[in-house]
Order: sequence, then C-alpha cells, then structure tokens
Amino acid sequence: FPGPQKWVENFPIADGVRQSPIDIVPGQASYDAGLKPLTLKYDPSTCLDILNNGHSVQVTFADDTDSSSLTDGPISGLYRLKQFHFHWGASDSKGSEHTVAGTKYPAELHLVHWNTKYTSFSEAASKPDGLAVVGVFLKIGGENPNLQKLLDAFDTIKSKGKQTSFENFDPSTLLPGCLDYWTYDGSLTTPPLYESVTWIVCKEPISTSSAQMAKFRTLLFSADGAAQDCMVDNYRPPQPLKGRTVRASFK
Ligand SMILES: CC[C@H](CNC(=O)c1ccc(S(N)(=O)=O)cc1)c1ccc2[nH]ccc2c1
Ligand SMILES: [Zn+2]
Repeated sequence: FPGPQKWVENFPIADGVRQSPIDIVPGQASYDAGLKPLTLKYDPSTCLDILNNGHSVQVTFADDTDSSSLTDGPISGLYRLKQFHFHWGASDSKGSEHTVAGTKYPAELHLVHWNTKYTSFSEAASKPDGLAVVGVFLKIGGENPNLQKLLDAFDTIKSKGKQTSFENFDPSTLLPGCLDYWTYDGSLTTPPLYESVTWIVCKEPISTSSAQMAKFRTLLFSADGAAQDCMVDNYRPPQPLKGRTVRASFK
C-alpha cells in the first residue's frame, strides 16, 4: 500500500479538482446563513463491530435502516451512518488530515454516511453526492472516557484483518459540544479517492490524552506473523483547493 505520493499512478483522480483533505483557512471561508445546523441521530444498537482494516481502526454500523443518520447541515435528504474511523500521527505534533490555517491536530475522527437516494454504500461511494463525512479533530487535553471504550478493544485487533464484536456504542459521545462546521466538496482521502464526499468539518475539537494517543500507535498496519509495522501517520496531507469555496455555518 504505497504512500500518498504514489497513489496517482494507479488512481489518476489523485490530481483531481475536488480532492481531500485540504487546509481550512478560517479567514477565507465564507459564512453561509443558509446552512442549517447538523442533525445527527445515532442509535447505539446499530453498532456492530470494531476492525483493524490495515489502514485504520474502524467501527461499523448496521445500515439497513435509517436509525443512525445525518440530515440537514449542508446536505439534502438523509444519509445513513456506515462506519467511523480515525487518522493519527507518529507523535502528537501531527496526525489530522484536514489542517486549520496550517495547524495539524494529533488525530481526526471521520463519521462516514451515505446518501439513501442510492441503494447501498458501495453504489453511493462513487457518486458526486454519494457520501457525507463528518470530521472531528482530536486535541491533547483531558482523558476522554468515551474514547477509552474503543481503546480498550485495541489489544484484540492489533493486526490487520482482526475484528471483534463491539456493541451499544453511541458515536454521538465522540462529538464536540458545539457543532459549528466548515463544509466543502471533496473526496475519499484514501484510494480509490472518489470525488463523492460532502465534507463537514467541526470547528471544535474533542479532547484526548497523550497516553490515549499512544494507544492508537500500538495498532499495526501488518498482519499477524508479518514483520510488525506500527500503524502511524495514516493521514493524507492537504491537497490543492483548485478554486473551491469553503463555507462556514458560523460567523
Ligand atoms: C469505495 C471505497 C470503499 C473503501 N473505502 C472507504 O469506505 C472509505 C471511507 C471513508 C474514507 S475518508 N478517510 O475519506 O473518510 C476513505 C475510504 C470500498 C467499499 C467497498 C469495496 N469493495 C471493493 C473495494 C471496495 C472499496
Ligand atoms: Zn478518514
């Protein structure tokens, strides 16, 4: 799985017009009074399992009903929650995919939703209005007890391909108190880099501790039995804006 600089060889869209992540410059974002507050309704009983997919740690949800969904905000219609995952660095000085006026956070949470005008995530994933991803920055502060529930499962999913059941987790416990956001048209940040994502990046970070960040770094990119390769720096750096507008839901 070659690094971001090589992706263009197999995925030419890596040089496309709406690639993600980007550097968000608050002073250049345009406030849009027409943007609605986000409506995020999550049902913990839809939480299924936690997986090391070789690129990140992912918590997957049952998406056969509308019970965990995103509506309003910058989108129209209803998008169902499919999964959430994280990106993080080898140290607390880097790790987020989006940056804010050049500032990197130690990690970034992505809550991935798909547009129910399509019949499945896989169908939606390649459509220009197919996905909506809510991004939440993690900053170093107090220990996060809600995050700890995830971290406690990491020992059983250390290597690539490992997964274990993970039930009754409420992803809204990982959201910041204030849901002010920036939004722009972008892409998946890993191959196939489809330009199918309405990005919704929360202005307010959530807190985590340095010790909790260290726990993320105990995961492995490598499968059982292979040479141990620590899962760190699984973030794509910011991509060219190419004339896109970033809108703010707040003044
Ligand atoms: C269509 C891609 C998908 C796998 N990738 C993802 O689901 C995904 C989701 C979110 C983000 S991010 N960081 O932007 O939030 C990046 C990647 C995917 C889904 C089903 C598939 N079947 C075969 C291949 C295959 C690939
Ligand atoms: Zn992501």
